[in-house]
Amino acid sequence: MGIAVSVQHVVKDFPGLRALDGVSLDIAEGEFFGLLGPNGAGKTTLISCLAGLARPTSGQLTVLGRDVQADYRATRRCLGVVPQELVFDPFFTVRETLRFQSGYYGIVSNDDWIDEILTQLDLTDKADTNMRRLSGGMKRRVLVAQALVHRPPVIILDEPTAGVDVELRQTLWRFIRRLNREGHTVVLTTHYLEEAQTLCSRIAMLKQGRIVALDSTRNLLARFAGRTLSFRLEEGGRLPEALAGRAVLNDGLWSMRLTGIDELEPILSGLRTAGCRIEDMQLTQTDLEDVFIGLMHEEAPHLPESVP
Ligand SMILES: Nc1ncnc2c1ncn2[C@@H]1O[C@H](COP(=O)(O)OP(=O)(O)OP(=O)(O)O)[C@@H](O)[C@H]1O
Repeated sequence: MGIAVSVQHVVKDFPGLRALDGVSLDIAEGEFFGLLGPNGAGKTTLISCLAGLARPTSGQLTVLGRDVQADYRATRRCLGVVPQELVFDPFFTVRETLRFQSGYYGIVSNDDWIDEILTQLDLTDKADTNMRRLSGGMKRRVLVAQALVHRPPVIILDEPTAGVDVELRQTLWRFIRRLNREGHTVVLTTHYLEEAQTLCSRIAMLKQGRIVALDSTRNLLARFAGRTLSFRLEEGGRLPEALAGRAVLNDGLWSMRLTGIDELEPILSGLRTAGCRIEDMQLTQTDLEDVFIGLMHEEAPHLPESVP
């Protein structure tokens, strides 16, 4: 497998702010890769540098072996970028928009593929509708369609499901998964961690412009493996001293991280002995959200460069 995307020591400065602080990562061809991080972490800046829309202050980015700066046109052809913002020419229909986009890549007769994309994204009955008459969710579908007209080997989606309904999310993921099975590399940023957990085989977590984790989804989950015990005590119940130190109270709900199930019984018996009665209780498995929260509260460790 070759390298689809390579980012080496990339720094991006804006006046008074370092948005990317030495980011290095490689994404293999055919991977479904997740780029996660809180608001302002630098995800969109990294995507803009990859798409050649922003020039890094230093460092190198390549797509399928080609330098993004030196070989701008060739790398743009390899990429299909679905941006976060909805920007369209309102005067054209959906089909016209997709035909123009094909023309931009020098593709003359693309109607079969355009029809296929429209079908896959449930847009067929909107093909002749003017862009300005579409709902926000429909416009987002067109944005995805636009990014795919030239069958790019590398697809980059910057929060494609922000604020869209469940139906579109499912339609979109069905299609993107199919393209990934067919060999397209997919890079996804999302705030929906369960989405990243289900779709991505490997994940980079960014914080303040630096990578704080870069590993397979499975390893990230294993690193924070364990369960969380949450419970609510009956009114007036006070947590015994021995347990209070390791529990967090949020809106009347106590939470404790357990490293193994054998920790459960001593906790319950501690509560019984202290005369606490449990009103409600839940035991949940670690998910990506726990990993994310855990990492965002940790100091950024120095990471070795990782190879996919
Ligand atoms: N053109 C710009 N000029 C100045 N600062 C910028 C510019 N673009 C982004 N920034 C800043 O760079 C930092 C990273 O922003 P970026 O949009 O890359 O974050 P993000 O991880 O994509 O966030 P979000 O999840 O909110 O989309 C932020 O502090 C942002 O304010």
